[in-house]
Amino acid sequence: MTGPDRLPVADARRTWAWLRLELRARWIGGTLAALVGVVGAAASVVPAYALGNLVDRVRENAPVSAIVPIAVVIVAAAVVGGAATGTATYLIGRVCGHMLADLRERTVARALALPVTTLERVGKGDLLSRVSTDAASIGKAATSVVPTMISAFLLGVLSIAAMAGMDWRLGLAGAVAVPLYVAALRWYLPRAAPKYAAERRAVAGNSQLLVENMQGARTVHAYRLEQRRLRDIGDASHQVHDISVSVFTLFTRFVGRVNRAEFFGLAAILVAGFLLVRSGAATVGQSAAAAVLFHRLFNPIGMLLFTFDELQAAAASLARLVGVVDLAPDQGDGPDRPAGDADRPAGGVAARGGDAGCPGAGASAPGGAGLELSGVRFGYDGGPEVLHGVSISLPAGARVALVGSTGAGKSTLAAIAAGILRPGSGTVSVGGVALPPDRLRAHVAIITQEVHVFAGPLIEDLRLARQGASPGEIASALSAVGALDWATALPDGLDTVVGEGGHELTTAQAQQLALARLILVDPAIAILDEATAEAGSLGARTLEESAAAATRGRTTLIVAHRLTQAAAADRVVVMEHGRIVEQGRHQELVAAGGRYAQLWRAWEARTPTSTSR
Ligand SMILES: Nc1ncnc2c1ncn2[C@@H]1O[C@H](COP(=O)(O)OP(=O)(O)OP(=O)(O)O)[C@@H](O)[C@H]1O
Repeated sequence: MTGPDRLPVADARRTWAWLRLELRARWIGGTLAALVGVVGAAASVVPAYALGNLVDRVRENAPVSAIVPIAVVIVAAAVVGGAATGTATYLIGRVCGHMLADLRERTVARALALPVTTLERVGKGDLLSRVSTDAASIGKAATSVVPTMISAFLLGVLSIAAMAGMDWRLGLAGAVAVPLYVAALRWYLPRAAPKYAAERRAVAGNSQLLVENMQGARTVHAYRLEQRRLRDIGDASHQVHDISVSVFTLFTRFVGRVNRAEFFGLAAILVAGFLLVRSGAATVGQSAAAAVLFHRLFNPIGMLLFTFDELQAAAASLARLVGVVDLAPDQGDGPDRPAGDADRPAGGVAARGGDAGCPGAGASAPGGAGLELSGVRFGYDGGPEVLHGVSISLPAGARVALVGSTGAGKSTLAAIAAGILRPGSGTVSVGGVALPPDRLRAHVAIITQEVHVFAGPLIEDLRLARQGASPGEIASALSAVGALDWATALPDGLDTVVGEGGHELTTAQAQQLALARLILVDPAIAILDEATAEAGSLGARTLEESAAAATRGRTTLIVAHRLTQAAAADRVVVMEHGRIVEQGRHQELVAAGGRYAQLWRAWEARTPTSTSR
């Protein structure tokens, strides 16, 4: 279904199955659109009929007044046809638009729930291009290409049926063109796709070259590279030109084949009409009507053929979106939340020690706030194992610091404890009940170093943690972590727009915001992964105080890079190479003279003032 470094793409069968299911779910809208479309197409056929009738009346020397009812019919058919075709286009667009909106929502929801390691493996570019470029391509097809094609298709079928209704041989003559149209399309499509792709690549390459040279203009001048770079740009532009000309040539040849099909179809109708009139099997008016009906199809069939490649592109995009939607929740090596969201438990508020607000809470609801990891093993993405059967127990309300060298496995263990990664084997229990990652996240909140500030008013960022939190609750959370002063001093106070494109917060402020969110979420268990490591030493001390306030009364696991945090913890767990090598109280471990004592001495030597704590 997919390469190792890409999200899956659904195959054609699965994509069709999805489409059928969606259409079935919207069968009322779809049927209505089809019925109105048939009325529109039928009304478009009527004027040709009426014209044929007129020809026969003229040949019968009918009085001039005979034209009146025919004119009335033509005008009425034009009005009904126009209204029905417009309505059908709207209805088809609406059904397709709703299907697309639904698909886009589900893709984004699924994408947000993708395992962190999957996202890291495939890169965000693949995902972004699916929810943006692919969705746009389907959107265009859904609102303009598909309605046009359906109208053209209905008109084609009804016109041939109308010809056959006059005389089956006229219908057959008109149908002569169908295999020629199909042959033209089958000739064109496989040749066009690689040419369009090459054109897009060449245009992108040329733009890249232009941008590079403009950005690097100084270097180009400094090394007197102007002539060489101009030559390169000239070559790239020639390449684009050559490919564009070849694309246009191909298209012109395709148009020639379409014209040939039209010629043979029309010629067949005229010849058949001539013979039928001569033998008395059809009237001149009927033959003329058949020719007009066929000619009337030139435009719609042209549209149908010329937009076919857009439909193909949209189908390819649809397969890419369905591929994401189809991902099972637990597919990949961990569940359901992107790294940027890691500072917020899924599902919002989890009541302390219980499952309130946790969908799926049931008979096995944990009976306390103790956290226990037992025999946890883990390796990233089929790579070597980085945790080798780690067991660690945090009694309810305990404050445990995890320390160790870079790469020891601390962050990995923290992510497993928080339900962000699924252990390869072993269990994570809360209150004595082993929980799967999705249920674990209702009890455990983690703050990582990469705190994401959501774009929008600051107060709304905080309300993401607790929907409907009152201004008082928000102010109190901010105050607890020491952020109220700077937050209220922002240009618009708590309504100041922060995040991308808004007021930029410092790293420490963003960390405090995450800690305030933690208070609002009020989880039983909190995990801080380097939450205070980023800031300078003064800021770090303030953040440590904020973190202590936010985690007060909670079972807390701190991945501690600043060993002052370890010194203040109830217990210190030392990890090396994916194993726990030591654990105990700070003083005991320092006295024992083992790995922790080494780390502590190194820390003291680096930051002598910090030992005062
Ligand atoms: N996303 C990843 N993909 C593959 N390997 C990873 C990934 N993240 C971490 N690792 C590897 O897993 C091992 C443990 O890393 P981890 O980040 O858990 O250690 P750490 O003790 O938290 O280190 P640090 O203190 O530097 O954050 C390391 O060998 C690391 O290279």
